[in-house]
Amino acid sequence: MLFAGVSLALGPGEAALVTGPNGAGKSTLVRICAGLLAPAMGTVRSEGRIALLAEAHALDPELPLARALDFWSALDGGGPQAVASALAAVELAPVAQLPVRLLSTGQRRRAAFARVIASDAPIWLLDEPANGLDAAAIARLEHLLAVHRAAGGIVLAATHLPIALPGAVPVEVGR
Ligand SMILES: Nc1ncnc2c1ncn2[C@@H]1O[C@H](COP(=O)(O)OP(=O)(O)OP(=O)(O)O)[C@@H](O)[C@H]1O
Repeated sequence: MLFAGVSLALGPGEAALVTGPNGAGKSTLVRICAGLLAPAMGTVRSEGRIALLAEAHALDPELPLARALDFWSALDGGGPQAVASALAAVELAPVAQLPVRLLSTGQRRRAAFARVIASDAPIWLLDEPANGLDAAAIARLEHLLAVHRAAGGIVLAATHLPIALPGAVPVEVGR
């Protein structure tokens, strides 16, 4: 048993912050919310499209960043314009033509986040969104989360690093 008794509901503009020690089940909870894992007990219901930021960035390492993002954007119906503005939002426009494999750790994390932004999905499920980010990038992430919520989006973030998510429902697993 990883955790029990987790119960929450998030509406437009709301957020949840999942915390807990290594191995407590934060990623597991995110994966359950995304529908990738079935809970042993209980149910998850959602209305609206979901964008998942998982540990893997899910971008083709050999493709230039913009084209790797285009792959997902084409599926989501966003197109190149959505990719361009997502890259600008995470300040990766200067490396848009660089193969994904050459990106730094923090740039790769921001690239994965750009995929979430470009998806235009109202529900963001974020597993360790601040991993590998420097202080300026964390501040930008916090700003982008606030903008998403202000537009009626929902955020559920699992993190062991402190990130500002004002008014978020605290969800502590594994204690
Ligand atoms: N298929 C599996 N079978 C058994 N145990 C598993 C399986 N998958 C994951 N676990 C265990 O479940 C626990 C929860 O893992 P999870 O990745 O959700 O933790 P976490 O809180 O995200 O940890 P971290 O902070 O290290 O990222 C871990 O102890 C892990 O070893």
